[in-house]
Amino acid sequence: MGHASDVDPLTQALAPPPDETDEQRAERLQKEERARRVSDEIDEQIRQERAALKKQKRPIKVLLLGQSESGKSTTLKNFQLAYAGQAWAEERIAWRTVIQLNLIRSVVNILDVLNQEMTPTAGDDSGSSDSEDGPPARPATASSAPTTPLRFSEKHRLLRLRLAPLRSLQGDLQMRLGACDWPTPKSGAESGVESTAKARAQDFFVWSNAGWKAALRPNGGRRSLEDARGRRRAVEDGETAEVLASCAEDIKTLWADDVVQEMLHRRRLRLDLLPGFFLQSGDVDRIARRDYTPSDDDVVRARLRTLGVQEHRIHFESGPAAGTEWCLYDVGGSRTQRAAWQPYFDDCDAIIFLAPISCFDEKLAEDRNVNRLEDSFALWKMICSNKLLSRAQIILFLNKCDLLEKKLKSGVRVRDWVTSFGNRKNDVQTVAQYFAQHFKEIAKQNASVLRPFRVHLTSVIDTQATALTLGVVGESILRSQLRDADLL
Ligand SMILES: Nc1nc2c(ncn2[C@@H]2O[C@H](COP(=O)(O)OP(=O)(O)OP(=O)(O)O)[C@@H](O)[C@H]2O)c(=O)[nH]1
Ligand SMILES: [Mg+2]
Repeated sequence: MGHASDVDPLTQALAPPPDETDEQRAERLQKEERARRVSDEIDEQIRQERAALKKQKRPIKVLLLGQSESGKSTTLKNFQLAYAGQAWAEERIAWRTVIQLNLIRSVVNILDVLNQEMTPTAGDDSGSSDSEDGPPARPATASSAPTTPLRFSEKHRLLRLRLAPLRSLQGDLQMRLGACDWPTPKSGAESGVESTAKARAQDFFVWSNAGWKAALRPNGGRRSLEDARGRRRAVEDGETAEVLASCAEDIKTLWADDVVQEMLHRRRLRLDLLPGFFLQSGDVDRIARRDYTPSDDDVVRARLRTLGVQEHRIHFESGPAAGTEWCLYDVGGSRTQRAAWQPYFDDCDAIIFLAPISCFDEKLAEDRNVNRLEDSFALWKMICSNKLLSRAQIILFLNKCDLLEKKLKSGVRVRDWVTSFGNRKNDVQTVAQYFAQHFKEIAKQNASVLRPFRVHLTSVIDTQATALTLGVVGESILRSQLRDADLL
């Protein structure tokens, strides 16, 4: 016989009564089983809640996808402007050099064409050249442009001469940004003159890891005005501002000149529809000031091509998502860049897909055999059908509606480029709805999972309207995020 201290009181309490009948035993076992199930369920619930909380703590991951020049980086800028005001304010000055460069590139592009026109070579028919494709072309009526020689004068010769310093300034600024020139486009469908002018007018890029923003902030990165590099930067900024200020009147004269406008018209070069166009009224006076500081609008209109994948963390300061942290990935959209997207699909919560719908009559800069709208459709299909993205919410921005309107008003007819459009009304509403329907069909036929079709008509350079859209989008992403985490 053992001592009392040898008996575990808990075991004693839980032990069945010594005189338990078979019936009582069965009932007891049943009760114990029920209790165990309840306990397991509580454990599982606690585990899930912990996982959900943990999940909620990790940033919400959003990928911005779409072809090059679709407006991904501009959408990101809108997120920063609306929800991360302080970081945006600190970054704004770094865009000054990019904007100055955008302006200078437009002017140099005009000077290039002017040079060719004023010094025609044998067999050069460029005075009335008329390419059949490519980014922003004049309406079809331009093909009947007169072939009378353009009347250049001493004024044009002087303008070329006085604006020549902008060429070397362009090179300097590109070097300072660590920029590379745009690679030669595939296919020779266009004449040399035309394609060179358009490709040059298009853009340049910096590597995403170049740290250019830090480098261009007066006190950015590890540099300060005190160190040698900082001082050199300040001198260079001063020289740039000086050259631009001294060229401002000539730039305005060049752009306002009727012969120059006629020349661009005959070339079917619509610089005003190209990204990074800063020759609108008031632009030159503002940007060429010695103390120029970019406005919010300037920054969203600036063009700097993205290379690689850039991660931007935004701690939402306001709105329905206030207090949450978001990780926005801005990717390069040109064809050679797209392979870099895939590794980010795995744990992505949402995708904002940008399709520029003004581009129905344009070709990809990197492959001039491919229509830009067709390319957007193909990309959209690839995204909708990707199984890795089956957890992700997908939101479609049919972007550049302002440019679509401008283009349609200037006489470009959708049916000339998209035959299935037929005799529908050639206005923004009808065209946007038609394209939206096509995206919807693609999503329906190719979706890897059933998900609602969420579409917004946008012009993301309009920061006020875009802030409203982002509010709606943000709330929807957040809700589905919490729903996934079972917190709603
Ligand atoms: N008018 C107009 N311009 C736009 C719109 N969206 C973007 N842009 C301009 O188009 C240019 C290209 O936009 P980005 O945001 O740089 O394009 P992206 O998709 O990031 O391009 P990549 O970096 O090459 O992949 C910029 O100069 C923008 O200001 C729009 O809705 N309307
Ligand atoms: Mg970009």
